[in-house]
Amino acid sequence: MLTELLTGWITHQRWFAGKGRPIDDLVVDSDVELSPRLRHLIISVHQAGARDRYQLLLGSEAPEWAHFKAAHIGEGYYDAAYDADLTVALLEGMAEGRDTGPLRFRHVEGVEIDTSLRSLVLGAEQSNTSLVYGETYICKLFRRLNAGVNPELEIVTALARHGGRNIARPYGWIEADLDGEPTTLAMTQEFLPNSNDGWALALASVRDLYGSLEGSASDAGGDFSSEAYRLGITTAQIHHELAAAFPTDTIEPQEVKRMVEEFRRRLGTAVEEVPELGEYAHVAEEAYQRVTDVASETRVQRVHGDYHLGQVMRTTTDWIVLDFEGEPGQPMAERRALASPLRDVAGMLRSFDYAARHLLADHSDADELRPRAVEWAELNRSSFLAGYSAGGGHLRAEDAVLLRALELDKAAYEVLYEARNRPTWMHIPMSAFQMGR
Ligand SMILES: Nc1ncnc2c1ncn2[C@@H]1O[C@H](COP(=O)(O)OP(=O)(O)O)[C@@H](O)[C@H]1O
Ligand SMILES: O=P(O)(O)O[C@H]1O[C@H](CO)[C@@H](O[C@H]2O[C@H](CO)[C@@H](O)[C@H](O)[C@H]2O)[C@H](O)[C@H]1O
Repeated sequence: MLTELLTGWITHQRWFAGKGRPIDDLVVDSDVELSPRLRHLIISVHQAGARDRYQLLLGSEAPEWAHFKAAHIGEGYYDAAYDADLTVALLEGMAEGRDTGPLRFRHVEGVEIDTSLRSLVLGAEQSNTSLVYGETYICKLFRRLNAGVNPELEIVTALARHGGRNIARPYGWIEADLDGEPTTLAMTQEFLPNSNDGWALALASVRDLYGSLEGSASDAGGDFSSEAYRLGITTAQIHHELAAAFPTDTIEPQEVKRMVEEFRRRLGTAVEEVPELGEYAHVAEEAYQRVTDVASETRVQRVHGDYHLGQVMRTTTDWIVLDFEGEPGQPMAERRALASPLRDVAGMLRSFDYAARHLLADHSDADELRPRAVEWAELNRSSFLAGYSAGGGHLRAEDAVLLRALELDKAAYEVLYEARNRPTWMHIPMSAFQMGR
């Protein structure tokens, strides 16, 4: 039966959020034929009393090549995201602004979509699945569905309307109603050819530094600090554009304290799931208490929400910011809520730590290299902050207290993320607490 096949297959998918917990039931909520061998499915996965919804493109009569692990579902069914002959239906639907059953395909006003292009699944490790059509479009299928307009679509279309330069141009989207709310299922944007994501560039720099045991981080051939500085400037620009395109507000100290309560809740969840974090929880607790002690009026606005080096692309001329959808797994309302822009600054600071420490794990000279990792991270963290200020980002001396708390809150999120997705990376966010930074 199809539901049994899907149950076996889904647990092995990178984007499946319920790993490690048994599936109690899997139900097909919606099944729409898009073309003769292609169906669009929305499924509910029930685990331990909770339900998560996912979407997939289901191909039938699997061609010979579709037997590799990610695509193969069984009995002739396969993940049709990998089949360029079938995925053209998505572009055609968006180009025509078609309605197919409950699915609504739409394009941004005034754009023409070229339907002659063929897709390839992007190989990156992702929470979603992206199809690259030619070198022109990238269509992201949001895998785990949360009712509501995806902040990514909302933000990118708003910034494009306001003339934003640091985003990939939006072309179209697919939506359907979920729990009575219009919900984004997929989004098509400009593909940025000849570009590299910040994570790949940062790792190249770290590798270069580790390759030579002499000299300092700023002397290494792969010095990244000027890029970190430019990224800081771009981040400040994006924050200005977000503040211009959406409402902003100032929150009272009382609300800042409520925000700290949220940090404490997340830390509690992380400790419950990863008990070894408990030993260091006091480090975060002290940082959170300091925010409460000095709580003052704080500016809030729409932010990126899950800002890290994998979300920024270096083209030949600029840094472009991607993936404004917030932290996967959080409810939409939370992801769209106004927040301190320092949340994004903290996310990127964490990412410099990630890049510096990632290559240490299996390195035979790890002990010798660890101080260099710290030096690399410090250099790039401070260059990023300097760029952020130079670009007009609001950063006052007293913001250091909130920034540190936001970093530890992000690290708590990362502990949970790694426990669920990449346990061998756990040491990276754990070190944020162990170092006391
Ligand atoms: N517009 C684009 N042009 C080129 N590459 C892109 C584009 N959007 C995403 N990518 C590539 O896909 C990766 C993951 O994209 P992202 O939007 O962060 O997906 P996810 O939400 O699944 O993490 C990026 O790090 C980048 O390598
Ligand atoms: O990009 P996504 O929206 O899928 O974000 C999730 O996955 C990220 C990892 O792919 C994760 O980011 C963490 O790992 C990154 C390196 O792979 C690092 O640069 C980030 O700083 C770190 O947080 C992200 O947290 C998660 O939401």
